[in-house]
Amino acid sequence: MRLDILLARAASRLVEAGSPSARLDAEVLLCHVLGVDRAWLYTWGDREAGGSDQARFEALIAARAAGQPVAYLTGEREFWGLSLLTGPSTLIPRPDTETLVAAALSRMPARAGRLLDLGTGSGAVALALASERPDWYALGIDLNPGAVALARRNAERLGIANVGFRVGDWFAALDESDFDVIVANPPYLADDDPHLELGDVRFEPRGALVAGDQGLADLHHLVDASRHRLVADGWLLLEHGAEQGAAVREALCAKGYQDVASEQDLAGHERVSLGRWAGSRR
Ligand SMILES: C[S@@+](CC[C@H](N)C(=O)[O-])C[C@H]1O[C@@H](n2cnc3c(N)ncnc32)[C@H](O)[C@@H]1O
Repeated sequence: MRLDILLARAASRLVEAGSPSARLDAEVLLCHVLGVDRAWLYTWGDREAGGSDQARFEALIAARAAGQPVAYLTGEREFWGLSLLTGPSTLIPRPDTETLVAAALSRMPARAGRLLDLGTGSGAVALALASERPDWYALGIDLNPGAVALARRNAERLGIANVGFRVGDWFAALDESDFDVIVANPPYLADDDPHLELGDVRFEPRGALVAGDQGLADLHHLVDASRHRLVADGWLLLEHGAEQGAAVREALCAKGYQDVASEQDLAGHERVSLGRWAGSRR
């Protein structure tokens, strides 16, 4: 069958299945099967698909129609211009999290330093920052050994050497050293959050998404414990839900952080809150 016809049929099947981005999903999956980019597909749509390519593509469309995330089907997702391996042990990196990367970059001093990425998942944030600042060292920590294995593969595949990954429960796996910047995109959904039943989120690990105390438990813990791991004038930056900015700012102020503020994502939601640890009153 011609590629453009195959694509149109697949897109309409995904529309029927309720996919919000049916045409794009079909294009991404066909590109994945053929090993080409979307520009190639637009140029050569009148070519015939090989029998085995067509069968593979149709199997992926069936999985997508059943709700499987495109990033798990292709095994890849782009984040901060980096192509990252993804898998069911990790959260799929989100564009919103680029707000955290941009906010951290603008606060990393010009001199070399050390960065800690807590709950690193696929390594997205640590790798983005390490790629931008080769003079810094970034350490990513995650409780999930599958996530840490994937983050290590991502670093190797991208050739990013100024980064390391470790399995651990937040700060428990660390030695005594301090960090100039700590970033985290921790679990922040309440366990009854309706988003857990929608779209890709249904397939992502609950341990990456859900925290107690209406989603604030891990955020509160990181605000408190990071004080013991930051150098004087070091920064803590936390991603959180669109409605959690005020609560995170309040927690940062209550624990004695300075210059507390929030930054918005592209949709205009408060997405990252941050504070500077002046180095006293632990
Ligand atoms: C929202 S995901 C963020 C993943 C990645 N940083 C990103 O932005 O794409 C949260 C991550 O925190 C990890 N996590 C949850 N509890 C943890 C804990 N107690 N210690 C370390 N990591 C934890 C999860 O395994 C998950 O990878």
